Amino acid sequence: MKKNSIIIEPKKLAGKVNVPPSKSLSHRGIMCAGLSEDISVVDNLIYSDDIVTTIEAMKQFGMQVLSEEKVGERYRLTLQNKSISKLKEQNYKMISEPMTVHCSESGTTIRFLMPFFTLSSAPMTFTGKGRLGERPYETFYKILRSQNISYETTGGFLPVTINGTLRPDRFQMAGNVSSQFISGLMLILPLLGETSKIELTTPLESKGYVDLTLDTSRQFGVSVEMPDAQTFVINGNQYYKGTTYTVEGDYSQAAFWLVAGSLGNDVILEGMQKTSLQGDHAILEIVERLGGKITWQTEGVKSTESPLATAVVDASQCPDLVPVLTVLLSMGNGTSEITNAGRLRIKESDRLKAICTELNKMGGQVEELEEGLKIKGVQGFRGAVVDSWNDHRIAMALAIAATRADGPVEITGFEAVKKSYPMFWVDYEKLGGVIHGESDWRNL
Ligand SMILES: O=C(O)C1=C[C@@H](OP(=O)(O)O)[C@@H](O)[C@H](O)C1
Ligand SMILES: C=C(OP(=O)(O)O)C(=O)O
Repeated sequence: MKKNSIIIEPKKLAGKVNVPPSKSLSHRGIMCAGLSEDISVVDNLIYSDDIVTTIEAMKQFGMQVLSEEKVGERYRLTLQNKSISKLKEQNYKMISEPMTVHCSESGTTIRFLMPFFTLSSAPMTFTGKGRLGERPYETFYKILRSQNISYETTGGFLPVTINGTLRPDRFQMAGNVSSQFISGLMLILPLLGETSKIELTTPLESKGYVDLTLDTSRQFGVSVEMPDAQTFVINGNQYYKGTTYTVEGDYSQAAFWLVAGSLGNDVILEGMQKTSLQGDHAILEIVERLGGKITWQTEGVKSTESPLATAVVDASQCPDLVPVLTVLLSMGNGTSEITNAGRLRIKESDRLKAICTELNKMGGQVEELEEGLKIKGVQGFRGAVVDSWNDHRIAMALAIAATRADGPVEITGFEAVKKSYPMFWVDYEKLGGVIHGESDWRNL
């Protein structure tokens, strides 16, 4: 057994799990609070690597953490950014000293915050780890070039140093590369002195994430107009008002446990809202479309085992579901397909290649297509040694598949779950999962 691996024994799970707060909404709540000169409270946070990365970066941007309270396993932060009040008199230059912003492996942090930190009169350097250095930034660089803002990289994509000040503008950007650039601009532009427009040159994918950005900033008193589906009008001179923002449960994480339910595990999910703007809420509809059964009880939501049919699932609006959907569709009674999933290749791993390779080691019958996957149903999985590709969603998807394996599943790179769900293995054990190995999976 390798040092950085765990072994999962074949075993059905049963019990209740308190689903972590939405990572996407946590990022947004912290950022909006950190754009406000008022005091705000952001409640129901967990300290996953990505969220810690955003908190630290926002502190560099001037956000103060006035207090931190631990409520059970969750954190409540009281936040403020007094320097926002000086933005106008400083001619929209927040920062005057060179800085390096460490974005770790978080695409959301780097892509949202690049526009924030471009309100500066000094060079701003962005670094990252793992695959962050290979993920695309061209959508934002194009904007920098159009505003004559210089940027420089030493070879690869990161680190990059940006030198110049972002101005209100008519921004033309692709809607199908990453919605994160659109969201980042949408959050910062209301603080500038004039109206801006974002015009999408291609249809918007991951639209649910832009809706989350609009909804969160609206809760902080900021408005964005949408005259049509391709255009956002963002008035300047707006003001983020202080508020109390409680992060709702994460449908991207809930999806792992809901799929576990459809695979015959008896899991009740606590902490989920029945209606949600999260794009990955689509998991409920997908499970039902396959013939699965979802029930809302007073204790929480539950998905129960039933014979599963096949489906064609368009992933353009819910890319993060794909790894675990591949596990779900593998239990269908025929061939299913995931389409419009090309952007999966530019996440924490090439997720199409990663899930196809690893699930097939467990007896899956997954075929990699250029923009998606073809998945033949199988009766169950085999025990095997598999790898996370340093990708949290691959590690968690394989762990759910392990509940239907006929032998032990060894997962190397299991610690990748820290990025979004550090207590995933603890929850898995609480549900009766049997994990062993030399590594300390309980303290990530
Ligand atoms: O805005 C967000 O919170 C996110 C947007 C999505 O990225 P893309 O828009 O790049 O698909 C998603 O995959 C990511 O996990 C989180
Ligand atoms: C792609 C993800 O996150 P990010 O883009 O923020 O790194 C994810 O959580 O699956």
